[in-house]
Amino acid sequence: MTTLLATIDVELGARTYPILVGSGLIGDVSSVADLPKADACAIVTNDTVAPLYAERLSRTLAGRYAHVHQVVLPDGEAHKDWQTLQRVFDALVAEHCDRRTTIFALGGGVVGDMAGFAAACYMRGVPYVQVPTTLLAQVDSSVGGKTAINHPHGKNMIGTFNQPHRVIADLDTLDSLPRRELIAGLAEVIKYGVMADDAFLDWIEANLPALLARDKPALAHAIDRSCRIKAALVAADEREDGVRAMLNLGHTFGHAIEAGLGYGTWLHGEAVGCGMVMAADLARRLELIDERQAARIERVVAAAGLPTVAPDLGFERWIDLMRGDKKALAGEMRFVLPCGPGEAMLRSVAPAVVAPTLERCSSAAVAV
Ligand SMILES: NC(=O)c1ccc[n+]([C@@H]2O[C@H](COP(=O)([O-])OP(=O)(O)OC[C@H]3O[C@@H](n4cnc5c(N)ncnc54)[C@H](O)[C@@H]3O)[C@@H](O)[C@H]2O)c1
Ligand SMILES: O=C(O)C(=O)C[C@@H](O)[C@H](O)[C@H](O)COP(=O)(O)O
Ligand SMILES: [Zn+2]
Repeated sequence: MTTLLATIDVELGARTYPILVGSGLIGDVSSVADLPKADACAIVTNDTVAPLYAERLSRTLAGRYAHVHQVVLPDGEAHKDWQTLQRVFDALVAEHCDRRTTIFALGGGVVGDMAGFAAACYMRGVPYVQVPTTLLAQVDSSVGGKTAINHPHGKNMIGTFNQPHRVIADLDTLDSLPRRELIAGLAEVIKYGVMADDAFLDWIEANLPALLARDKPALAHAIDRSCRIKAALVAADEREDGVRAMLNLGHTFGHAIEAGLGYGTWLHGEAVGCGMVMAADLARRLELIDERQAARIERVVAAAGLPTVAPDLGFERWIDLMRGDKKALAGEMRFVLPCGPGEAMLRSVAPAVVAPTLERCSSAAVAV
């Protein structure tokens, strides 16, 4: 049975698109009925998600497209690279996909970021639809049009802004998600509370047991509120010239952890969770927030089951990686820091100022 719980528009003028949130959506042809007309589509997915959901989506798409192709990539953050992207192009060319072929990104954020990037490049651009199957992808990565692959020295270094035609977030797919991945998704949910909505952070803290137990109404509310916050920021600042940067709370530290340990060692959400604790510590030292607020952020991150102490990358390596972050300007590191309940700001910080936070929040004893 299909239940459409919410439709949230990302308002971008002629490129406005809906985020559909509900149950049974990938098995229902009405989810895709009014997409641009085309003869063919291609599901881009990975070898974990394909056996779970590709056939169901394929059958649905067969009601709309004469040809439904599948491109199955190797799973993992370590494969968010040129070589794997090339496999998408090779498959599209081999299947004679034309300029109208619509790509369906079926999977988590890794598949979504790569398929969206491929859609921007193939024949200089084909339409694509995000079909996110992780909590993290449903609350964050499928929305807003950031697409990319990683560079060994920096996350998401090579990519485009390319908005999807639609996001189809089917809650049922979360039933099969490993618990570690569910927890990683909660990091980005907590992020929205910290940087944009203090009442939502209260709600998250109170509802963590329900979210961890995959209670559907709780998950639906978390996805709905997260997507509404993100959609508003993207509509206001699509290409991150201003307020959109607040979505990067915890990410300067987090991306350094991911690249520093090697992609896939820590999950993106784990690194962001720990990165938010580090951002809170730095903000407290800079007197942007008080002790109580910093402790509250750490408490919620810990209660979700996310790490709060980072591995010790070594001071020089931390600084080198964080200077390479996309927000850095003229070699100056910039961090998104909490600066009040439900508020955040972008701040340049010198290496000597961040040193005590690295000292307090990282440890050689952290298992990787
Ligand atoms: N574009 C953006 O705005 C944006 C935002 C946040 C994160 N990201 C990117 O997203 C990526 C992280 O995304 P993620 O956390 O979804 O990781 P992921 O894509 O690696 O998926 C996590 C794991 O869960 C598996 N999986 C996916 N759906 C499943 C399901 N329903 N059942 C069982 N297993 C399933 C995947 O195969 C994978 O092993 C990172 O690369 C990050 O940089 C992008
Ligand atoms: O959509 C955004 O804007 C975000 O910053 C969302 C982040 O959660 C996400 O991890 C994004 O991919 C990070 O962007 P980047 O520009 O720092 O690579
Ligand atoms: Zn993120």
